[in-house]
Amino acid sequence: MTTIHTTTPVVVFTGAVKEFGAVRAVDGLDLTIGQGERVALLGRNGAGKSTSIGLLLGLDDPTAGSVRLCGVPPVQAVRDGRVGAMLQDFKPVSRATVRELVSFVAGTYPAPLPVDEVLELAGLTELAGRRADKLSGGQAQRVSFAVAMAGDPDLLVLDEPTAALDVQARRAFWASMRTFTDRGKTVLFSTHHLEEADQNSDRIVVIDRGRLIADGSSAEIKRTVGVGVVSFDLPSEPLPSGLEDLPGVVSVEVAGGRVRLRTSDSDATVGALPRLVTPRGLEIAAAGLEDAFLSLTSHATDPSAASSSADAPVTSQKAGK
Ligand SMILES: Nc1ncnc2c1ncn2[C@@H]1O[C@H](COP(=O)(O)OP(=O)(O)OP(=O)(O)O)[C@@H](O)[C@H]1O
Repeated sequence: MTTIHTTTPVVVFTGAVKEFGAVRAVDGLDLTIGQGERVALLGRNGAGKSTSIGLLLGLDDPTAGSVRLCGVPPVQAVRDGRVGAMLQDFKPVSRATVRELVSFVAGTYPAPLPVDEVLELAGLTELAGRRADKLSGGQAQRVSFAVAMAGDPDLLVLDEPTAALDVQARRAFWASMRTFTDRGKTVLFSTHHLEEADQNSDRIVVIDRGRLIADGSSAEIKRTVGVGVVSFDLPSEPLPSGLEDLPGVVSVEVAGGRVRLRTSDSDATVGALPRLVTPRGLEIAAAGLEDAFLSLTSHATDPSAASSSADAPVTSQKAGK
């Protein structure tokens, strides 16, 4: 097996590009992840998350740039059993039981975890004798997690791991993941559930159009995009223009009968608001990760669209923010 120096980063993307014909799914990605980090990968649909994960697992080669895993090409790291993956399209095909499947997978790794331990970590002890291809979506997702952990990898890569899980199963999943990663494991997971990213990672990486656009702790990312949200009831008269130009305002959103102004200076925004509108039901709140994410990934749209509908969420944003 390859000897790895402990200071070698677990993941290194260097100017990685992946093109599918005319589509540039990953566009010059630079990203380094060290041992023991728990990293959430965020991005809108089509941002390039799964493609980046595919490059990381050696499922695809980059069109340009390079990807290294534990200091070696991904294919080699996967062969050495250093990485376990839970991908979106996992489907157990054989007639094997859950235990047989996990035992089989564990047997292909040089230093696997004991099968009973894997089954317990994944919450599968009760289902060990059931056929793996006859499980519910949420149960199959747990089998996929067990398969990812079976080889006791240094790095776990999870592509939207909780997509098929209900609220309880999701909580149980993250508790299991923490038990596993508390042993010093590195984990990279993609998700659309921002609160999961907030609670289960110590670093958040946001990609957009195949490029890294933010990288830091949840608190750091919230800080970079403004500190607050000023909201008020959508007035019955047409919304005045110029809300985007009030002091501090980063973006304007109209949804569910409320107008939400993301702002870098709540006091200045509230002070100036009466110039344009008499706000009813005024609230001032700290920006959450969702606000930060929307600010980072909403591309500039026609600001006049902000007043067009109270039902569909509409976001306008100052250019260059
Ligand atoms: N095999 C492929 N052939 C052609 N285009 C592809 C292929 N795989 C991905 N793409 C395109 O690359 C872009 C990035 O896709 P990717 O699946 O990486 O995004 P994602 O961030 O994982 O999205 P989602 O959150 O919807 O899963 C999209 O425009 C997608 O249509």
